Amino acid sequence: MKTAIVGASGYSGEELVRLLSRHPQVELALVSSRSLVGKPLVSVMPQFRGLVPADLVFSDSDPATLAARDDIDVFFLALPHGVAAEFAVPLVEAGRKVIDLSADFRLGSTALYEEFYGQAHPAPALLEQAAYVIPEITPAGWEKAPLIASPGCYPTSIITPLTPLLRAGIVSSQGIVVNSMSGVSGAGKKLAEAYLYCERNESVKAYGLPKHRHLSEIEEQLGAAAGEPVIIQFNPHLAPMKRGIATTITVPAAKPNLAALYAAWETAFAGRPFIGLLPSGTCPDTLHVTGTNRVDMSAVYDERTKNFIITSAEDNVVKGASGQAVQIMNLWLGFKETDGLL
Ligand SMILES: NC(=O)C1=CN([C@@H]2O[C@H](COP(=O)(O)OP(=O)(O)OC[C@H]3O[C@@H](n4cnc5c(N)ncnc54)[C@H](OP(=O)(O)O)[C@@H]3O)[C@@H](O)[C@H]2O)C=CC1
Ligand SMILES: CC(=O)N[C@@H](CCC(=O)OP(=O)(O)O)C(=O)O
Repeated sequence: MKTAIVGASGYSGEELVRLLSRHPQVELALVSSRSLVGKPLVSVMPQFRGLVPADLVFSDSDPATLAARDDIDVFFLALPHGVAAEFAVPLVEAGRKVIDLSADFRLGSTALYEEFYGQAHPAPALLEQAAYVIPEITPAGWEKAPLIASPGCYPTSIITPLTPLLRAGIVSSQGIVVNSMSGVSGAGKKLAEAYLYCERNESVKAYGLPKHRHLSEIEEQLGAAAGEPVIIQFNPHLAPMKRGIATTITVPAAKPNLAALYAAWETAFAGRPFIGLLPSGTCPDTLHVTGTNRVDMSAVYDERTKNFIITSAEDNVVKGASGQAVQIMNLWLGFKETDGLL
């Protein structure tokens, strides 16, 4: 089974190289990048010497040329939103399986995309055929879709713990407040003053208030879980670390019973290899999930405020992006869920 990474020079593309080069079932057959075209992968990313063929060279990113590669079964798109759709359309038309890491196919309507991403949806017909998949949450049936939208980094850390609790009626669907802190790699590999070492080291700040674009995806998914519209307060922060997301969710209890909350998680996540349920009072730590495909979570109940406080941690580039995309591929193609991820 051959795979390709489109946009392999970026942070999530490079992480896909790491995961796919060690994967027991697939071969990494193509990596593309406009800026690195013609260069051997190992000359730019020497950490992969011996793991990928020495003659694997970055190819140009031309959608039509890539779509003509009928020897490749699965294409991972690690491209900016808007651009990803330009590749997805010809690839799906050519019958390739596509896993898109961008936001282009995550939302249920073009209107929502336009509202949050500030541009008309680039491929409305394909949006209708796409499936949004968090493997631990999404009901079976998604496997029939020709294109899978891999979720956003913040949304994974929020939707994963909350969905089973909303479905079980343990937490209220109203009055949810979420604070998240992200490592700087979440912003992608861009040259911008805001992301320079001297600007970010030893400093934390909120940004994107009050309407970060991930709200679209989070509220849509939580609304489906709750069976009614959900509006949350989402406060993202940039933290001085390369990777990791730490999320704290404050949510009014519908059933103020911590044991029932943990029971709902245990039922929903039984047998799932990438969920870490920590005991109440032990808050997840980004350092403990760095490089893993896990999302760790725990909860406490506050008698004073009648809120549950749920905390989660993940690696934004792994469970929040490339690891989750490989997990999706594994399930889609009938491999072991953990292949290449442990
Ligand atoms: N970083 C993260 O934590 C997460 C990222 N995502 C999403 O994944 C996608 C990739 O993110 P990330 O890896 O961080 O981004 P980067 O900015 O690090 O990388 C973007 C990649 O896209 C390529 N690219 C950029 N513009 C174009 C274009 N016009 N045509 C073709 N290729 C292009 C770049 O390569 P080159 O310029 O060499 O062609 C590069 O390989 C984004 O949609 C992002 O939102 C999702 C979850 C988490
Ligand atoms: C730290 C940081 O900047 N994080 C990014 C994460 C969003 C992202 O990757 O966005 P899409 O996947 O929705 O395109 C941000 O806040 O925009």
